Amino acid sequence: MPTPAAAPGAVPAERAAARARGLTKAYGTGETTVLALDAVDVDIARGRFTAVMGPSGSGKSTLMHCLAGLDTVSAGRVWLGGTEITGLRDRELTRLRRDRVGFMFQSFNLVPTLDALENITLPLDIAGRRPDRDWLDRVIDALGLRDRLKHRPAQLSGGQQQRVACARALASRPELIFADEPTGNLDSRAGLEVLGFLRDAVDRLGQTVVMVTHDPGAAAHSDLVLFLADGRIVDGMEHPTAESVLERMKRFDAIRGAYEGDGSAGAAAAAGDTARAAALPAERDPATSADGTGGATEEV
Ligand SMILES: Nc1ncnc2c1ncn2[C@@H]1O[C@H](COP(=O)(O)OP(=O)(O)OP(=O)(O)O)[C@@H](O)[C@H]1O
Repeated sequence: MPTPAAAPGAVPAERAAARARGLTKAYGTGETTVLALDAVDVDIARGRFTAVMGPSGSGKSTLMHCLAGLDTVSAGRVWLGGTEITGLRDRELTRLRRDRVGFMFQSFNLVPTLDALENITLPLDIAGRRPDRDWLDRVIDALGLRDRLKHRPAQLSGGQQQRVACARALASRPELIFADEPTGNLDSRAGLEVLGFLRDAVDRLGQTVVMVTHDPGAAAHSDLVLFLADGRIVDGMEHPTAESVLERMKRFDAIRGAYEGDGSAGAAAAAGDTARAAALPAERDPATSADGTGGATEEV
């Protein structure tokens, strides 16, 4: 049983699809050190849709990368299911990721020379695994891709490409799907569709999804929103709505404004970011993020 002081969303270890204790990540050394994650304790409950939100630079992508074993940690421990991944060798980590984790990124990362079906089964092919045909059929039908399987990415709309990326993430029936701004490159309708599919993946297919987003409307599709600020999980919200998430995000903006002086360019930009995110649920311009990274993680 979680104690009152437990982290938001805390669950017993056996119900956690991923878990971290004291997770700390520092980039750089000496004066240029950035503490991206500051002793984070987090539990990702199995069979739930968890959203991770927070101001630009708060550590959302870093948290996702460390939980997924895409990045090393500076201190602390991380588990995927019952397996501790901190301390695993590269090869073991690669195999574990390949077998047990699905990924969706803002840029769809499809291979242009392969058709949709080949893209969907690519991770399985690389792993030398045979797809479970029944499962694959369910995923393809759930995502409405049946009549697009022979199309190459260039012959698909952005929304269809993201649906292919979603099917690829689901194809191996992973224990956990990590989605980093999966609607970031889509118009609002296509974005809503993808969020609906992620929701269905949890409700109908029993999957576990963790999604990093800037968009309160997107976070409203989740079961639990974890709020990050300055590398720490500072709050959690069950049964979120776009309005309640937006209100919570505004409080970050207010705090930031107080630190930087009311009416400062930083405060105005931060408030503008959130307001814009709420107004345009699925359209996020990477150029508007304060550090200019736009949460883009294509390089991983
Ligand atoms: N490879 C890196 N080298 C140095 N600093 C980094 C690196 N990656 C991230 N950081 C820094 O770590 C902090 C957290 O970054 P992170 O990308 O996790 O934040 P985020 O909340 O995902 O931001 P955004 O919403 O803008 O995508 C930021 O200060 C960022 O500049």
